[in-house]
Amino acid sequence: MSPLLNVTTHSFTDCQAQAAALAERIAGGLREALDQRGSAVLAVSGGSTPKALFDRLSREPLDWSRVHITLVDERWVPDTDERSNARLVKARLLQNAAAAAQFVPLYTGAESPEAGLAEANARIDALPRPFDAVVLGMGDDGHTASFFPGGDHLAEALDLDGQTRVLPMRAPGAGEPRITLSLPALLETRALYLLVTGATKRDVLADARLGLGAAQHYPVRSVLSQTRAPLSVYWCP
Ligand SMILES: O=C(O)[C@H](O)[C@@H](O)[C@H](O)[C@H](O)COP(=O)(O)O
Repeated sequence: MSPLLNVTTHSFTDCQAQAAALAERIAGGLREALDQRGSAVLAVSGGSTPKALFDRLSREPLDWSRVHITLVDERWVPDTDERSNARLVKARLLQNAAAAAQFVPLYTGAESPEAGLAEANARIDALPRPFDAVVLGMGDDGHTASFFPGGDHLAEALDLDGQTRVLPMRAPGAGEPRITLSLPALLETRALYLLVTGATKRDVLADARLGLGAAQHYPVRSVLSQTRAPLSVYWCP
């Protein structure tokens, strides 16, 4: 399949409908994994966009005790910090039925992502693969996961032949030091979703697809142009 033809877009008139549809689809994939393989792995992004999705997904009836939930990336802060993605997942996804899920955080308590890297890699390497669902977000600068423009490990993270599945990332637009799953690690999944909202991100995504001007350097292009995992884009106003 050629790049970009690997992308299906689902547009919704409101974001609650988007969250409900994606929650139902992810839950269906997790149930199938549990039926066929006895366990499932879901990797999610942080930020603000996934909150409505998490609220819906947390109520889906399935055997969450056999589901591993981990993060696509993390700000290198403890889960008591309001910037923590683990904090967001615990507050909004590990609730209701999904409270029984097995959460695998990326933050290890080490002084830096570089110091915690071996432990974080060990945690991710211990998970069944391929994952069953990966949920990405996107920033207005065209970053996804912690693939930020100008990131110190960006080239390594986007290397489809790279062997390291978790990498540190420091970048001008990233805020705190970050830790992120690499592109090949994120693409090793049965289902790949990109969740975006609003007109600005709609336009950023359109530019990224065209790859003209600055948009040719948007890191999200690496997800749009790959052919390893079919990508479903979910958009609402
Ligand atoms: O740690 C993070 O921030 C995320 O993993 C990141 O990749 C996020 O998906 C985008 O920055 C969009 O964030 P919003 O949903 O807040 O716009």
